Amino acid sequence: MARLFRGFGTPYRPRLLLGVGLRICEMATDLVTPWPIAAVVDRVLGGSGSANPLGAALDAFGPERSTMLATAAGAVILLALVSAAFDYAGDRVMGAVGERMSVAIRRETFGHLQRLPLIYHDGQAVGESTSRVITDCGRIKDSLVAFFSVLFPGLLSVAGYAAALLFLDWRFGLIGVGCVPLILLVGVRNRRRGRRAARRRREAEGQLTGLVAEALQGIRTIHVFGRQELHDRHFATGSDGVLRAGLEAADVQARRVPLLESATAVGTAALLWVGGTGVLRGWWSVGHLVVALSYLTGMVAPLRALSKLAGTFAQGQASAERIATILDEPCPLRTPAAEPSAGLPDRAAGRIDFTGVAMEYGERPALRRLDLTVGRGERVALTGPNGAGKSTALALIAGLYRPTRGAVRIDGTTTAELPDRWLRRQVTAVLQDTFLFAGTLADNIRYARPDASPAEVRAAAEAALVTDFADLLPDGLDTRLGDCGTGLSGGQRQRVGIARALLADAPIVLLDEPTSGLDPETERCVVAALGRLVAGRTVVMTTHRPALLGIATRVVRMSAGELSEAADTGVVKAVGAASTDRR
Ligand SMILES: Nc1ncnc2c1ncn2[C@@H]1O[C@H](COP(=O)(O)OP(=O)(O)OP(=O)(O)O)[C@@H](O)[C@H]1O
Repeated sequence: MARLFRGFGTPYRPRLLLGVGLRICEMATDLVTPWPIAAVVDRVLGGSGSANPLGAALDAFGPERSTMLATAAGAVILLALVSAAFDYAGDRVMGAVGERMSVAIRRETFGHLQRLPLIYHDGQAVGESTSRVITDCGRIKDSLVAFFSVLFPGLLSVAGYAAALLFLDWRFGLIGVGCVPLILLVGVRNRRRGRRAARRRREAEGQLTGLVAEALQGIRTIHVFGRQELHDRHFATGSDGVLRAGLEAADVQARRVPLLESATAVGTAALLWVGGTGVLRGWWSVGHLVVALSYLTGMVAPLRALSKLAGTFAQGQASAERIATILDEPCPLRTPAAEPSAGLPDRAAGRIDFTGVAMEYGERPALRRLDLTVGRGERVALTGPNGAGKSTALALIAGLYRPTRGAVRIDGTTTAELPDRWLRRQVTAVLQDTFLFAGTLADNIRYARPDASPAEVRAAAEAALVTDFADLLPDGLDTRLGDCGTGLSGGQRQRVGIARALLADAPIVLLDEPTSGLDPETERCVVAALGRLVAGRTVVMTTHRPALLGIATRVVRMSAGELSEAADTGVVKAVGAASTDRR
């Protein structure tokens, strides 16, 4: 938490100083507030003229008791208004710093998260990551706002009132200062337990969000199989975890308040006893005792408020730990070396070499040893059984994963050495399921190149045969799609994906089963669109569909993570040591 404060708080230092200044002004006003009451008690009701810092001011309108009473009442109102104004301004400044810092933390977390390598995301549930960005950052925000609006002013008040009590009389001061460790002890005693409960609660909540996200992503499957009750049960188990942790946190919180009340009562009783004795012995006036009691109340009030916020801080701490696990993940895209592309041509020639490539997802081998060369302008189809490693080979060309052994080279340079931005401009892909975002059809095509003109978007849409169906819609390419691009058929989505890839205009095109699941008529249409995409580019595709194999110039069969000796679909193989064939 302290690390997040330091890192994200630096830009707000001037505002924080302003906030501190406003809080000190408020504190000073609050310290003066009990003195008009003391004047009424001593001078108006008691008739004595004990020392009072506001004495001269209260006498200004006349020495009569009724006038002094009215002046004191007016002074109380005035001081309350001034204190409220400083309180408002201080809250605005400090609260705003908390809000701004939490927005910066959330933006940084989201930005970092979406740049983390795919291997990280493979091991994370989408709902769990969502929960960190939304809920954990929200909890950190609550803590930051509470820190700046309650904790900091509270501590300032404690220090201010304790100093004022000491100044008033050392005996009052000792009683006041003696209360602080007593009250803090109550907070510290339960701190560790509170933190542990908060940590468990956040983990349980994160898992619950993961369950909801997974169920909603698979809602069609749930409906098809009618398995709502199964997911109800999973959810109930997850909810029980949240409940258990929540009950523990509530118990920790509930214990704090009575202990705190007792500590406060001890302090007040001591002050009353010592103060009353002092008044009876003539050490000080009743007005002074009133002021001292008012200072003591002012001193313990923020401590009580703070102890009630202990739960908020414990949750903020637990959330900060969860956010730190994201921010601490090394992100290759953010290393300076990832950016410059000096010395590289604007457009790659398009030759691809796999040399002794092995790839493991964690412990699981996906590629054992792949040696393959794809020449510039070649169109190679990878075929083979499920799990042979075809999609993994494509992902390595795109630089989405790093090989565990060996190297993938583009025009002779390994993908590990190529700057990510440069690589993105050289490689584009059409996947089995084209993911579309909420927005218009045109927005989704332009996703490949945000600076493309409307004419370029239209040209790509025409070449990919998107206009065949889009022009029949009332808004054409400006037709809005729902969340995740709902509203299009499978074939239509693939054609939008092809238009996107056309607009990207990369020299290397990857096709990962782009026609699987399409009916023959739709497939013909998508293959026709793909024919325009692949022209003049280096293409590596995975497919079993004869229609798509028809646009390949070479077919390579893979099995168990390496090239296989067997020929596929009658197409022959060879190319050096690799078992491949030219058509
Ligand atoms: N993200 C991943 N995390 C863990 N293992 C993975 C991941 N992706 C693939 N694998 C594993 O790697 C192996 C190769 O998978 P890959 O998807 O490359 O095969 P494929 O030949 O494309 O299969 P298919 O024809 O079924 O698409 C499989 O055993 C698979 O379980």
